[in-house]
Amino acid sequence: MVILADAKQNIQNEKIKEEDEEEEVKTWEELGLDPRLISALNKNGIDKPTPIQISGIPLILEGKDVVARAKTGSGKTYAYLLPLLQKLFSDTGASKKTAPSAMILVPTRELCQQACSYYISLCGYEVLSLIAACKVQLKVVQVTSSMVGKDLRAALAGPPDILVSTPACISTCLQSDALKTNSIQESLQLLVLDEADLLLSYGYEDDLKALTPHIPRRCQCLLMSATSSADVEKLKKLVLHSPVILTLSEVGDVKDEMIPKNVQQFWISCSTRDKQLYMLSLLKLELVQKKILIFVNTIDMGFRLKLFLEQFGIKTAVLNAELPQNSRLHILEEFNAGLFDYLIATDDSQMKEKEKANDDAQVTSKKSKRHPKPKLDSEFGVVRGIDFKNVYTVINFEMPLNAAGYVHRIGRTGRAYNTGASVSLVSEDEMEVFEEIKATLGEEEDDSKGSSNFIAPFPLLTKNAVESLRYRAEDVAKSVTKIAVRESRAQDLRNEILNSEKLKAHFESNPRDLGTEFYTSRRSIVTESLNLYFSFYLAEISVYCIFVLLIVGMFAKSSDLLKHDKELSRKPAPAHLRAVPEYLQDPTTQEASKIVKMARAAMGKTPSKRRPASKGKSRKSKDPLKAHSAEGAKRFGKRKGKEMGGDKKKKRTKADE
Ligand SMILES: Nc1ncnc2c1ncn2[C@@H]1O[C@H](COP(=O)(O)OP(=O)(O)OP(=O)(O)O)[C@@H](O)[C@H]1O
Repeated sequence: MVILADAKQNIQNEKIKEEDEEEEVKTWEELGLDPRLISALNKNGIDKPTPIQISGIPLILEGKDVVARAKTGSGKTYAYLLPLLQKLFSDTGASKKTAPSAMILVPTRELCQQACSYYISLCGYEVLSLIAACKVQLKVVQVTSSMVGKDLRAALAGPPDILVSTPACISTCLQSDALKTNSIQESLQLLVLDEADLLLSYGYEDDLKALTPHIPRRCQCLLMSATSSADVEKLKKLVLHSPVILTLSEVGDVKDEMIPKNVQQFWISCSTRDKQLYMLSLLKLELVQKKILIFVNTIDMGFRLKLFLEQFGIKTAVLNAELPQNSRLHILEEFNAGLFDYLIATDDSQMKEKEKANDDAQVTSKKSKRHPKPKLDSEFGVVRGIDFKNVYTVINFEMPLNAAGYVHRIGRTGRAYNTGASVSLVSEDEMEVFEEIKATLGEEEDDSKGSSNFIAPFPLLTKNAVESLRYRAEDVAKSVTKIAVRESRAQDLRNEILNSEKLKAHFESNPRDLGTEFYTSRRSIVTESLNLYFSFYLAEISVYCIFVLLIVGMFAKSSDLLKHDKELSRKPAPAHLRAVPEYLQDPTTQEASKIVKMARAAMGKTPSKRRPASKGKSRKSKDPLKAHSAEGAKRFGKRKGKEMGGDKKKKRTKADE
């Protein structure tokens, strides 16, 4: 049993991993990974481990408690999931379990879904040979707080081998006895706290404190995080025993680089009023590459921006906490699949504070009692940890509240071997937080050091180009009234609820509640309709494949119903606003735009996993943001485009305390 006092004692004894020399071990084999897992990884096109995987996997396989801190997109999920699976493969299953062998706790439902899909994508390939070779039958279940008692009990019956959930849901399961405390003590071998820097800020402290007394002393605990914070320290003391601390940084850095090297950061200074104008200029003049993820701080701002852009023929979807969960996951899936290019996301961490203030105000307002606001999902979260696929550009239309928020937002691009860019629109009011962000990143003005922490002024947009669009932008902005925003938000919600209903209709023969996360992706819908709860057994796989084909067919027909970037404006977009006429175009920006298009076309040939350039040269020459400056004054980014896990990259791990 782990109690707080023990944890405090242990923390003094914790071991620290120091690896200043270049890491020798580079292949999956050398990390001691099971050949069947290696083969599954290779089939997924993942042939080399990343630095955090190189350092973390052997330690986890040895049975050590590990605290791992590494940049966003650095591959932390596989760093814990692969050794976890390997341990469960070799678990002979001689003893009869009464609770899950492993628990993965994450802050949001979206991350529950993601952790399960990582498992599926990994095991989907290899499950047949795994079963054939070693009779592995791993059952993975995700449960969240929205599930009612009987569903929770059904999901936990068995019991599953791996349980993916939020701390709040585990707490509910403990209270309702769906999870028995003595069973946890008997069965739990591995506990993972993923996105640990967020767990406490999402208000899960009490839930975790309710769980820790029941974690057996022998249970191996892993804590994964992108940033270090007081919250991570607190969790470490609460849950881990003598952990090894891994902090990944790169050789030669004066300070840890928090932003991946393959992401270029830019900023534009503009007034709050001009933000829509600048946004229009970036998108309409095609100065940023798709796919594009745009962050705003409130749902209303998301819809305001959507309506504004719509008038210029730019279609977007708005991902936010008030949408039904089915829709949210479907939006993520469609965006990841490349079905639309522009996604506006409300940053949940900013939302929580603002909406809470609004909700408090509602209590006293009679008017708002008559029109209560839709309930926001407290387990919603897309900014942190979600693996958006192939997002090239992240735009901060509104700045986050702090530097940690910035790091997580920018981390949605430049994931794995991809390159990316970010553009922050910074108003006078946001200068303070912008300065704080720069200070936290340890921005290095000296370009020659190639620091990825440097945020450069955006080089491709001239004043003339912006001013030429001002009249049109201001005219349209005026037409997007508060009422229009409110109506479009309500309309979108109605559409999405209807979508959810239509999804339900497809599966009405299914006895289970379609509101749960099992129905939220094509793959999971199929899984649930077979009542598998992510169990993979030989006989079921073939049926699974047939169902996938059927469901894909059904979705193809209903694809229009399920479109998330539908126009919401009452007035259709006027034809004359769709294109920028020749006389409004600024030649310098036009030139920049051409280069961006050329670069995109070149990159389009290698859409998903771009391998690191062997010498870094060719990518740089293709990169318009490095090669071109609209103002002609400065060249940015002498970085060599080193990429995560690239051959040339040196790394070290060091103590973080
Ligand atoms: N060894 C590898 N080679 C290539 N791609 C990888 C490798 N490991 C992971 N990836 C891919 O990198 C992407 C990012 O991985 P992951 O989501 O684990 O990052 P993360 O460190 O958890 O990021 P965050 O802190 O934002 O949650 C995923 O698409 C994953 O499939």
